Amino acid sequence: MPPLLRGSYRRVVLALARRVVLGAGPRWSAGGSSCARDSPLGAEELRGELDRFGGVSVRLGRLDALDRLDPVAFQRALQAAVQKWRSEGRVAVWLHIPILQSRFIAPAASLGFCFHHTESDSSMLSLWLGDGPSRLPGYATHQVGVAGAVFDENTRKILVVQDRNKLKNMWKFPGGLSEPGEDIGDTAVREVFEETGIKSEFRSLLSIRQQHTHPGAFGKSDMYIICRLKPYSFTINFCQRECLKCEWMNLSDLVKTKNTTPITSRVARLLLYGYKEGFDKIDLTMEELPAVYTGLFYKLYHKKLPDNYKTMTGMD
Ligand SMILES: NC(=O)C1=CN([C@@H]2O[C@H](COP(=O)(O)OP(=O)(O)OC[C@H]3O[C@@H](n4cnc5c(N)ncnc54)[C@H](O)[C@@H]3O)[C@@H](O)[C@H]2O)C=CC1
Ligand SMILES: [Mg+2]
Repeated sequence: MPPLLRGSYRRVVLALARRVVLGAGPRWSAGGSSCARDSPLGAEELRGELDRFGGVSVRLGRLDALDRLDPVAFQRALQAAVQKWRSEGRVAVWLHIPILQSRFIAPAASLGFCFHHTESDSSMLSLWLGDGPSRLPGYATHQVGVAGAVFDENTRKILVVQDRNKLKNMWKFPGGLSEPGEDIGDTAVREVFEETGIKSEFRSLLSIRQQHTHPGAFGKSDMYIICRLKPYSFTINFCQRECLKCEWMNLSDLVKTKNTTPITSRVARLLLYGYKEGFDKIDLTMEELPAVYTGLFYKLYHKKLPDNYKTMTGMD
C-alpha cells in the first residue's frame, strides 16, 4: 500500500471506493465505533446529487475530510465512483472544486474530466457518461457591453466621449461591461454616470451588435447594446482615468464627423430619424414579465405593442 494511504487516509479511501452513493448516506466509520479515532475526520462519503437530466453533481467543498485527503486517494475514490455511476446509467458527472482544493483537478482530468467553467473561487469540471457525443450545455459564450446614447431633445445635443487607452481616438457613446445580474438599462445609466458624471434615465434599447472572437472578451463573443437615455443633469465631470475627452455634441455633427466608429455613426443617424419622425420608430421598449417556470421576473424588449394587442385573443 502506498505510504500516502495510511491511517485515516486509508479509511477515507476505502470508504469512498466501497460506498460511493447518491443521496444521504451513512457517515464514514471504519470499525463501527463512533470515537474520534475511528471516524477521525468526521467526514462524509463522496456523494452526489442527482439532477433532472440523470447526471450526478458532486460538491467537494461539502466533504469535511477533503483537507486531509491526498490527490492519489481522491483519484481512486473518484474512479470507483465514476464506475458505479456509469453502471447505474448516469449520463454525466459534475465536479465542483473550491479553489483551495485545486490539487484534485489534475486527478479528475486524468479520468477524463474537463473544465466546464471557473468562477473566482471555484471550478466546475464535467464528464459525459452518456451515449455518443456530450450533450452537456457549454458555459458563457458572450460578454455584454452596454453604452448610453444620452440625447437631450431640448438642445439636440448628444453625449460623447473618447476613450483613453485606445489606438485611435474616436467619438463614441460612454459605456462599459455589464456586471453579473445587472439589467441592460442599469448598466447604461451606471456607466454613463461613472464615465461622464451625467445622470440619466433609461428610455429604450436602440441596437445590438454581435462580434465574435472579440479581442477584449478573452476570445469569447461580444454583445454590444446601445440604449437611448434621457439626461437629467448636464454638467460634465468625466473620469480622467477612462476618458480622454467628453462633450455634448450637436447630433448633426456626430452624424457628419468621420472621427467616429461605424456603429456610433449608424446609431447617431438612427437617433436623428427618431427625433424627426418619432422615437417609436426606433425604440425597443422594455417591460417586466413573470417567468412561468422559475417564478422570477425578466425584462422583455420589443417595439411598442398597442394595449389592445396585448390582450386580444383572435385575429379580429
Ligand atoms: N464601437 C464602439 O464604439 C466601441 C464599443 N465598445 C464596446 O463596449 C464594451 C466594453 O466597453 P469598455 O468601455 O471597453 O469597458 P469598461 O468601460 O467596462 O472598462 C474599460 C476600462 O477597464 C479597464 N480594463 C479593461 N481591460 C483591462 C485590462 N486587460 N487590464 C487592465 N484594465 C483593463 C481599463 O481601465 C479601461 O479603461 C464592449 O462591449 C465593446 O465591444 C468599446 C469601445 C468602442
Ligand atoms: Mg467604457
